[in-house]
Amino acid sequence: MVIHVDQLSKSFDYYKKETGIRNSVKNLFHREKLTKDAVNKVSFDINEGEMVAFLGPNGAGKTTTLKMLSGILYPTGGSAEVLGYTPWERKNDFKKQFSIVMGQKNQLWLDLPASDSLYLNKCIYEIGDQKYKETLDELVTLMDVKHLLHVQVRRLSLGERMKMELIAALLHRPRIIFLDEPTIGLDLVSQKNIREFLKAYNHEFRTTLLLTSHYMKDIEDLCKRTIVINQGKLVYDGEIRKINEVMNEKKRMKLTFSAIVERKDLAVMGSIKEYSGYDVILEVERAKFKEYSRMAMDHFPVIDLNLEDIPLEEAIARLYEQPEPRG
Ligand SMILES: Nc1ncnc2c1ncn2[C@@H]1O[C@H](COP(=O)(O)OP(=O)(O)OP(=O)(O)O)[C@@H](O)[C@H]1O
Repeated sequence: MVIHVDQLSKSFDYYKKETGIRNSVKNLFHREKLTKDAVNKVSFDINEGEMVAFLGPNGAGKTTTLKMLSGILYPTGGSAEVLGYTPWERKNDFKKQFSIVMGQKNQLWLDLPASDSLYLNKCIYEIGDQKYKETLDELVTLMDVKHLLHVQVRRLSLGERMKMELIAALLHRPRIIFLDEPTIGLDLVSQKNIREFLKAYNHEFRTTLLLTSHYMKDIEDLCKRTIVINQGKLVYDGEIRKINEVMNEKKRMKLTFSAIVERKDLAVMGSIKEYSGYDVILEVERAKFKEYSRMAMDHFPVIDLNLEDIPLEEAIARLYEQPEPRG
């Protein structure tokens, strides 16, 4: 096991600020202190080589958790062990074994070519000359950015810049990479490139990856397992493809008819998600599916019938509404 998290919590204190001059003056003398439980007693374990998606709606506590696991923030409760270290003790040996990449933040200097920032990382991480040359060469070839090493970072496209950011994060061969929205703002082709790279990299080096993303494709493509948090609490930890089984009350029935069927005649079977007269998508109780398929075949001019899971995105959105853990 490379990551062990036990009842990890982080609260932020902040002061209520009211608008208007009167209230601003009042705030000078009396400020109401409020507490936000950003992460609330979260526990999970991650094994070496796993690629785990860390999901949750905006403000769920994902970034705060990643920041604690990489030692940027101190927790207010609980404990965590990453590669056998307590992250917030920030031991040098620990810092040399992980990386954090935030899609919204640059670690490269915008006014310098990437090669300069990469060389700086070489010095910080005390990478030997030969090792640096080999690793850099391998990474720029894998990412196909060798020709861009000497271009000022500011002049690179967002996708090219993210590739360089990843190279900077991987130069010291970390055993764990925390990726916070690595594909944010990238076009579909660049997103795919980054995903393919991460997949190949994980396969080759068994690097553990903990990834947050709002793009479902990233999650489905890269990770078997997902941890979902909502309002700071863990609500699901398990296989992505099992989310539907866990939320298994409903399935989708897609019907195509040879003649128009009235809405009201279909509504008895379940809720209508899409309707055009000839085509309909119904959400039906999983337990009743067989009965309703027979009923549809007997009573309507059915020319095609398909059963589908609820789309992953929707299943996850429903998980976000769950107050209690599932899975
Ligand atoms: N320094 C801080 N002071 C006060 N509140 C904070 C601070 N940092 C984060 N929070 C609050 O903690 C909660 C969790 O924030 P966090 O950034 O971890 O969410 P997230 O899951 O990463 O969200 P997103 O998907 O929007 O990036 C939010 O309500 C946020 O406003």
